[in-house]
Amino acid sequence: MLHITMIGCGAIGVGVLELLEKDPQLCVDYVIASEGSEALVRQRLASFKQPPQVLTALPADARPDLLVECAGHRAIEEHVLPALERGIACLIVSVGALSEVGLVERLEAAAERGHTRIELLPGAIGGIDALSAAKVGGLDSVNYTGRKPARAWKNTPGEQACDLDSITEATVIFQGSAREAARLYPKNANVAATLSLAGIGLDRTQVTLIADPHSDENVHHFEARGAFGGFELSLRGKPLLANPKTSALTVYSVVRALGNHAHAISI
Ligand SMILES: NC(=O)C1=CN([C@@H]2O[C@H](COP(=O)(O)OP(=O)(O)OC[C@H]3O[C@@H](n4cnc5c(N)ncnc54)[C@H](O)[C@@H]3O)[C@@H](O)[C@H]2O)C=CC1
Ligand SMILES: O=C([O-])CC(=O)C(=O)O
Repeated sequence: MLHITMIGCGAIGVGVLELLEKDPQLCVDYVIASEGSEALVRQRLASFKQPPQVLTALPADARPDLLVECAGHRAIEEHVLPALERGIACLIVSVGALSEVGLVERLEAAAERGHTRIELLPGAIGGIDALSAAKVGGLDSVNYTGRKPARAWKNTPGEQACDLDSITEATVIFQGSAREAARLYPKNANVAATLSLAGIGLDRTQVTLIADPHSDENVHHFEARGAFGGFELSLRGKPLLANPKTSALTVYSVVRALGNHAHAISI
């Protein structure tokens, strides 16, 4: 059995825990919540048969097989870097955080010192295997468009780009590099950052973000060209009820990755 610690227990975390209840090879022993939210998280987990222990930091003597981050950018600094130093392998879902200058290098250095590894999860997007394989032969361009329901852009700079409550047609709210997208839209730019890290980097990956009042889906579309040829992928993700910014596929991506660590065959 694989012993897991989960950082964050919001829309993704709860969805993952629900699915993991069915897998006897995976056990989440600890959930690390942010300071002051422990009671709320325990309440969220009240209906679970064997709820994990809710803490605000990993105990000094805990040695989980894996730590999975489902929390947000701050949690990378707070929990992932120290865990790597302690030799704990980490899976990261808030990949957009890695657009902060120097963070990739710090994660690499911490993992090397701890003799362990970091895995960046594909989350809401697919085709990362093909894109990073294509990179080996050389990529010329990667263009990404993220289209979400207007409400998914609430509390983002999208509110300054248009009136999200009254637009009647799909409206471009951002065009630029993936680096700029990740800076301005940290909670919505994980896909752009993931594509960049697998492909041609944050400065050369071109991003368009669209608020669509007629859509109920988070649509991720990208086109890649290079020595391998070309491919494009369109993924129409259903948002999670608990958080419309997040696609349900992200939950399944975490469950798949954890299963791949525990099961005899990984795919
Ligand atoms: N790679 C991808 O494709 C995707 C990545 N994400 C990222 O996943 C993260 C979580 O998403 P959701 O579950 O939808 O968000 P959410 O807001 O529903 O839940 C996040 C939970 O983490 C907790 N949290 C925040 N900072 C923390 C910290 N430092 N330590 C412990 N707990 C902390 C919050 O209190 C909250 O309960 C977000 O950062 C989001 O950007 C989301 C969707 C797709
Ligand atoms: O669709 C999602 O779940 C999240 C998303 O767009 C992103 O963070 O890039």
